[in-house]
Amino acid sequence: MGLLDRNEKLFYSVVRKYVEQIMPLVYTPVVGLACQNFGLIYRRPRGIFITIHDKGHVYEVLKNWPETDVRVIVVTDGERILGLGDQGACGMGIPIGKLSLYTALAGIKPHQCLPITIDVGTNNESHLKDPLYIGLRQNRVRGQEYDDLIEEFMTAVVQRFGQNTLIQFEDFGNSNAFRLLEKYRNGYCTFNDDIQGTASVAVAGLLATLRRRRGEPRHRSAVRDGHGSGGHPQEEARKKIWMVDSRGLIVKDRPEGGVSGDKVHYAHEHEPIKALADVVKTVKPSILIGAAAIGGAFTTEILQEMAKNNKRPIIFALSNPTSKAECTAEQAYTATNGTAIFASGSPFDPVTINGKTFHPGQGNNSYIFPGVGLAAVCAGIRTIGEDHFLIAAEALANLVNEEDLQKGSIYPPLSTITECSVKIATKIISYSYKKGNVSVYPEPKDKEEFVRAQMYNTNYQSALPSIYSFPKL
Ligand SMILES: O=C([O-])CC(=O)C(=O)O
Ligand SMILES: [Mg+2]
Repeated sequence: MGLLDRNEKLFYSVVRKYVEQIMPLVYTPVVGLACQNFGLIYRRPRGIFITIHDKGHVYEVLKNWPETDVRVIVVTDGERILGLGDQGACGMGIPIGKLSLYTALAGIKPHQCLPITIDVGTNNESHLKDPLYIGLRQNRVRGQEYDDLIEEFMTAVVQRFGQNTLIQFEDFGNSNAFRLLEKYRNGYCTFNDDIQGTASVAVAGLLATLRRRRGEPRHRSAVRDGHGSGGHPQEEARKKIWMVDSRGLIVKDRPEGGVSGDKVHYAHEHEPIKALADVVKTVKPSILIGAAAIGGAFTTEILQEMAKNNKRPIIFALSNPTSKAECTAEQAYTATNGTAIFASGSPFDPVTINGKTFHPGQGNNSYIFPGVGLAAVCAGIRTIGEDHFLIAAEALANLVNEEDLQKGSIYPPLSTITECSVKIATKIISYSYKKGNVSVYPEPKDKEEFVRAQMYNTNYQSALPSIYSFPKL
């Protein structure tokens, strides 16, 4: 961050050039640690903090931001920072990290990015007691007062920066995240990265996996083919998905606590089962996806059971940071004797068993949101829907080549992630022009060239004296 303060362009140039080495620092897992210690390591302000006491003045607060051409906002209220829970105002590390990736991985210009934290208090006792805590020392405000603040924020953003400003919701608590997405998705250019971005990267991984398991041609899209074609009506598809939450398997008439929200669509006629290991034994799934931030939830017993029931068990340990991963890459490959197709939200090093080296893919929404945002900014997309995330997933899956699959990875290499963003953005833009859901006209002929022309250029190496030449890390 010191380098970013001193020389912005060099910072982004370094991140882009050394994505694999630097991404774990500005992003998961180190960003999680940075949030937990944010008060201690805080040097210079970055982004805007809006507190519950700013109610009635949110527009004025936004007016204080010196840049007028803001195109992407990442906003958090700090309630669910990665899998680390409530970090209050210290959650600011996340919008800062996400927006660094927007610039490094999708070429959104730094001055067009604005990190925002909405501080309504925290229920994290250790932060509240910490003399270095940077946020409001009070418990979280909820209910009408909270909703009013968010509503005022959304309106103020549009008033200040325009209707096309992308507002990305990040790391809100579950109940607010789903509610706010429903409330704003059709009226604003907005999406929830944890719900939609993460789903998209998981779908991309599954599409690539299908190719690997069945040797199908590259362009086949299982999810899309099922859509509306009558092959797999939604009900049939839902029956194949079994979900487990903190109270166990999601079943109809569950005695303990029932089933809330969207989970009802996945409630099966089945007797309740409490433990995940028993669910895996009974249901015998071919794919196991973890996204509940319970580190180590995929035990050796569970992984072995997956291997017993499947030639190629698919294991996604998506929770972040590394300490919250459901299992490590090594555990997944070891317990399944190298048969697992494994991906994780946070990075893991390659693993060698019996002389064979496996390269786990990073199933993280960072493969998706930069490209989606780039499309939104370039074409002035009005609203962002599930269709955009499905297109992003398909585009990403199609970028996985045979070599990646052979190495055990179901995502393209991190070193190509900027190219992935360009391809995803191009696909989304083409689709959006067809739907007329854009505000930039005339329609560009060559969409990819149109995207590339708008991207921030970090390549000033030729103008640099040789002391700036990049060493091999
Ligand atoms: O930040 C990440 O690495 C992915 C993400 O959105 C989360 O875990 O909340
Ligand atoms: Mg997140």
